[in-house]
Amino acid sequence: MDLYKKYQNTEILEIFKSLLKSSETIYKELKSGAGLEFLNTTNETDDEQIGLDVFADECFQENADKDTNIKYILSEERPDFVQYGDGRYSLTLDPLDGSKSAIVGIPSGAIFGVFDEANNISDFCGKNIVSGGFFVFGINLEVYFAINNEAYKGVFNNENSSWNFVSLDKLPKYKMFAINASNKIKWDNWLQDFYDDLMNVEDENGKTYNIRWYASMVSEVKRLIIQGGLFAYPNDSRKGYSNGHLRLVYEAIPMAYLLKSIGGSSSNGKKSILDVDVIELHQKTPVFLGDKELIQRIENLNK
Ligand SMILES: O=P(O)(O)OC[C@H]1O[C@](O)(COP(=O)(O)O)[C@@H](O)[C@@H]1O
Ligand SMILES: [Mg+2]
Repeated sequence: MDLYKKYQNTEILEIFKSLLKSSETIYKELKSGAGLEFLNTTNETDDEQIGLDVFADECFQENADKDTNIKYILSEERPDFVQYGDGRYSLTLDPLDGSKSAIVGIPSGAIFGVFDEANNISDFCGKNIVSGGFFVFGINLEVYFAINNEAYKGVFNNENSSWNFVSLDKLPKYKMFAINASNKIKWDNWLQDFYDDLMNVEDENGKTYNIRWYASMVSEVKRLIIQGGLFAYPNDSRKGYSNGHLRLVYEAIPMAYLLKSIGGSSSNGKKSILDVDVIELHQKTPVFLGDKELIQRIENLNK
């Protein structure tokens, strides 16, 4: 598919091309084995940083500033947002998602969102997102994303340094559940019951749900897109986890937007992630992504 032709002369395409360029540089750096050591620094939400977190953040920001007329760039790794240009679009970034898993060789990646006419923090919400998705730095360099509610996958071809894009299929149905079940006794009761149900109640073929957890949201959501099921990072009773761990603007909203565009759904446990009010830049939220019926069941149970 000729994605460049389809979106030719659009600002969104310019932004997307700058993201592609950055991803190629970051992937190369990761493959060289560089940046996989802890730095003794933390970001705004107190996550320990590795060298590649900082490298990725700088790379995305430099290219977006140089190659586009982007208005604001918001990053999980930075305290504030800075005005770069005066275009109509702004960019949000989780420059390196799954960094701690990258250290042990699990595919990491980057999550991005493009927002239209966003001028205040509250404008970086589900209503204003026009493109969102994620890169995966795995065996190949890949991107899964949606523009104007149409979803695509791109794979980078190393031989000729070019990207090949195809449309994404609708979310398949499969009994797979990605959740860090080591926190189970700290979850709300309704979630513990829901989990037990998925694990123990057999369908007519004797099948129950299967668990996956890579501790890398991009890998988890890639699996979700290919195989179906559910991804969850809920709130729990650990100190600092009353709203889970994932960030609303940098991680949850772009993923929710992409899932919706392939027929899936999202929730914070009560309502769609795309309807949650954005109050703070680094706001956290419980996240449930995937099959529409499962998301509906979650919202019904969590009353
Ligand atoms: O170690 P935990 O608590 O299971 O958390 C893993 C989650 O944290 C994340 O790594 C997000 O944090 P980063 O953006 O700092 O990498 C997700 O990719 C993953 O789903
Ligand atoms: Mg992340």
